[in-house]
Amino acid sequence: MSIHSVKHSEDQLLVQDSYLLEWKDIKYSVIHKDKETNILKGVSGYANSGEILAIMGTSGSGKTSLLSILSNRLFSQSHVKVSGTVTLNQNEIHTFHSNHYIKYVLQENFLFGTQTVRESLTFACRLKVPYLTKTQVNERVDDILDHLRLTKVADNIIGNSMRKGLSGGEQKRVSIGNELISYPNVMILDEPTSGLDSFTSQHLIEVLQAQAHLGRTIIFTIHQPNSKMFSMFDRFILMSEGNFLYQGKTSEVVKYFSDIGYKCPYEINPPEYFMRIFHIENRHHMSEEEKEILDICSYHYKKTLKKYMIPQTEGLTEIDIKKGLHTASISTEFKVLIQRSIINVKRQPMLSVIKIVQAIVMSSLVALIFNNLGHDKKSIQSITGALFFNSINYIAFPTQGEALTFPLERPVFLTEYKEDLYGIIPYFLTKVICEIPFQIIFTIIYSLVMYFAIPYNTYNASKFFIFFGISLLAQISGNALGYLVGSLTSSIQLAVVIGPSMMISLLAFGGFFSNTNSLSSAFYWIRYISNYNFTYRALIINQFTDFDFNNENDNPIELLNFQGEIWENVGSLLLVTFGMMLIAVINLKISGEYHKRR
Ligand SMILES: Nc1ncnc2c1ncn2[C@@H]1O[C@H](COP(=O)(O)OP(=O)(O)OP(=O)(O)O)[C@@H](O)[C@H]1O
Repeated sequence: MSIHSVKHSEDQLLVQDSYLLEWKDIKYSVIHKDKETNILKGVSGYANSGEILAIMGTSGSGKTSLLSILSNRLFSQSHVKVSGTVTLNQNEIHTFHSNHYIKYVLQENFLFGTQTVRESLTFACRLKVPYLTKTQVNERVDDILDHLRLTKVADNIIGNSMRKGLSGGEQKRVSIGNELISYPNVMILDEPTSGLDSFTSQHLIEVLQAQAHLGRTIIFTIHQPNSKMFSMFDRFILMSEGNFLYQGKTSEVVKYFSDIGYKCPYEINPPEYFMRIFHIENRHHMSEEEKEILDICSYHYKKTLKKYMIPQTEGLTEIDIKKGLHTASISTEFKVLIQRSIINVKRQPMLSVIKIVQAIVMSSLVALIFNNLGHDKKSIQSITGALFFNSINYIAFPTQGEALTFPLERPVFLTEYKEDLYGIIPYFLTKVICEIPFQIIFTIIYSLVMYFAIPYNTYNASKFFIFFGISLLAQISGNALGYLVGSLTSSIQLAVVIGPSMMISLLAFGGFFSNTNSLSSAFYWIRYISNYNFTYRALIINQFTDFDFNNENDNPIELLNFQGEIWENVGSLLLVTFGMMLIAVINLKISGEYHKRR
């Protein structure tokens, strides 16, 4: 299809330049226990501007692997070997910022479920095309909404497992829109129609065809297109067992296979026919007939088809290999991420209500269990218990909350990080900062309901404010522990195991259950990393200095062996909190970088 046939020639999404994505002799193998399995066996091909190239093949034939290599997302590592060359307009894609030109849309939609379609596109636009003004961003978002036929649902919530939102087809178009927003020249999509019904799939292919007609190169994998969809592909590749069996015009594929002895019956949809004859259940146990079919087709592909695969290399646009990525400034990243977090909180009011109710219930419970305590021995014992109970409340709830929610957010983070949308530090700090208002509200409720009911030390006002400060810091440390657990685990199931195990270990050395001097020396070091320990110590010292004991021998500071000053324990709590956050950031960085190379 010629670019000149585009309806709106003034269209901003129109690609004026000519791009050729070409790959030569791509081999990909996986090494497992010293055994090397060849996934791609030296495939070559190309995709032109203004065309749809559809790749079809049996399951496990290597389609996704090929797309990952074409989009510069799969490299040689210790357990995988990749060789061959991929070029865009004759420049190797490793040698310049190719993701400036080539965008990849994953099979799954990793979208932030509480955003609307418009907000999601605006978020992507502000980070991917940071030089645009606010008006230009809005115009571009409207443009994409229009092109992807999403205008009607522009202000609808995307939705997630907790809240129903867009349909599968609409979500897929939002994922495409998030990539299209930077007006790439090449778009590679892994099974964009997966999970969609035939009508929705066709609608999606029409949307992609419109992009191809604007001059974009569109490459995707697909399983079983219907005949209407099949006729919309300009070029077609058929794969089996890591080899190509056909590459060429879609309009010629039926004749080609007919000529070599595989005539597609009139009443059968060609893609269905190809999948039937090339369907191999088990690569290691092919029947003689299956082997023969593959051998014949491979022979004809290499001898006849392959030699006609000569891409047109004249008139290609020169790639500016010095051109860097348009990355947003750190301040823009912060701004955009904080705005998204605020929207996220606003759209889930029940979560905020639950947190506040939790604070009221837990503080009332403590106030009811331990109230009107005096200064005698029994009361002092109860106060030490109440303070430990406070430490647990302050730390355990945020830990559990973050450890369970972070794995849910993790896939979106990994996908956005892979796209270089933002750095780890703005992402992480945004999470920490956006939790602080809740922690302040929680601490105010908790302290006001409970402090004077017990009552804790009322020697002077500073006691209350020190208690407040320690409580707030303890909650931040609880969150830090939650981030640490969440950064270590990729699933809620794992978080449920790791989180409590870590919490219990730190709690055991919290200083309440046993005098720390009497604990087993092999695990003694745990008290130096226990946020419970430093919180409890600081709270006890604050409570029982300047306390009017009936009997000086009842002083828990002596009994629990809690020497030192408050500030020393608060300082240690700060250090431990910072250390946990640092480990979480390092874990995230490692996971993010690993994910980038997959
Ligand atoms: N990093 C890897 N480690 C182990 N095996 C791998 C790796 N990458 C790919 N494979 C294997 O290579 C084969 C091809 O995988 P790929 O995902 O490319 O196939 P596909 O054609 O996209 O399959 P499907 O249509 O089922 O998604 C599969 O058997 C897969 O298990």
